[in-house]
Amino acid sequence: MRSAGLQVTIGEAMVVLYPEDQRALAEADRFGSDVGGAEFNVATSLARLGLPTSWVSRLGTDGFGARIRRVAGESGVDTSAVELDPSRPTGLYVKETTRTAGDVSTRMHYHRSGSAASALSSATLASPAAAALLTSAELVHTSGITAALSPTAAEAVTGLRAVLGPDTRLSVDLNYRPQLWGDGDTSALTALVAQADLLFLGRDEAEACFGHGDARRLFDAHPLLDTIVVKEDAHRASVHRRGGVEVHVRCLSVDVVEPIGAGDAFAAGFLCGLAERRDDAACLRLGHALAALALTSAGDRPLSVPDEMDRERIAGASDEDWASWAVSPGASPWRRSS
Ligand SMILES: Nc1ncnc2c1ncn2[C@@H]1O[C@H](COP(=O)(O)OP(=O)(O)O)[C@@H](O)[C@H]1O
Ligand SMILES: O=C(O)C(=O)C[C@H](O)[C@H](O)COP(=O)(O)O
Repeated sequence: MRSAGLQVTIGEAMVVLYPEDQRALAEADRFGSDVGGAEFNVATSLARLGLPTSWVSRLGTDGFGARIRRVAGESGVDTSAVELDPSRPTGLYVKETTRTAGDVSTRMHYHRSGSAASALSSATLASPAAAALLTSAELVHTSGITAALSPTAAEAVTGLRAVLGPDTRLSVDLNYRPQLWGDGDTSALTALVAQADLLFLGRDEAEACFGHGDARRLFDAHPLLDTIVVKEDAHRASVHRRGGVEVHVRCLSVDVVEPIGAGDAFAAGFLCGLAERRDDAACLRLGHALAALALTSAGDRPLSVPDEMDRERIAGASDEDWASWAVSPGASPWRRSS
């Protein structure tokens, strides 16, 4: 396998709290805790998959910020371009999961306004450490969440293309969070998408954000885009290439514990496949496999990631094997003991 180039992600990380036993917040006395944030989740998964990965962001000098830096380091993520801000706190969010017959859904409660990461700006991206990464990266990944953090963060990511190297690809996960777009003006999100080479979106969020999730219309409206990855629903995802080639791969059968983080894990699996120069179907399979590992964890990130041998099995799975694979907590069907 050809060695992968540098992957860089840009965005906020927060500490996450979630009630033990998935109780409603009003009933919860005990909480589990993790670290999350869309682009941080992607960075830690990419690094654990063995790709050289850096994360660009801002953290408070509080204990939460120290914890996030520790988790980044343990995962193998380079934080040399993370700014520390003694005057602002590190963000926090709380997850509230509801189970009804056959369905699991989670509400997010954010405590992040005024956070250190919300002060992310063009100056953050222009610091010598960040500029060196952004000009040499093979791929830079960010999401609509970063564009929604504040006016300065929006300005930074809507000018992103100008600070990347000439061969650096820009990957954007739409991650449309209506909660974060108070006045409903999503022009910064549109400006970010307009710079992307590669766009990840969920069919439902694209319909809410653009009024449709039609790849051909998105290619027409965004001339730089060459690839759109559509998470259709809980059953299927597809890759659309400009020019009309489409590849579809069904999701794995998964015993879902908690859904938050599945999209980020999916993006990491897909990007790992791209970095390893795999074909579109293999990239989608890797995305589904990482998503399955996030879905079977109560935290936002997969508890484990497939090693290179497992990735070969996932990428090369026969349709019959793929259709028969089921993932539940602690059980990864592609891992053989022999
Ligand atoms: N019920 C499910 N069963 C199996 N895989 C799922 C399920 N729900 C989500 N996934 C996986 O997670 C990926 C992301 O799902 P999605 O709900 O779109 O996430 P997000 O809203 O976090 O972006 C899907 O493309 C798929 O790989
Ligand atoms: O919402 C935010 O701002 C966050 O960054 C918190 C979460 O870590 C991501 O939202 C997870 O995203 P999904 O993988 O799409 O479920």
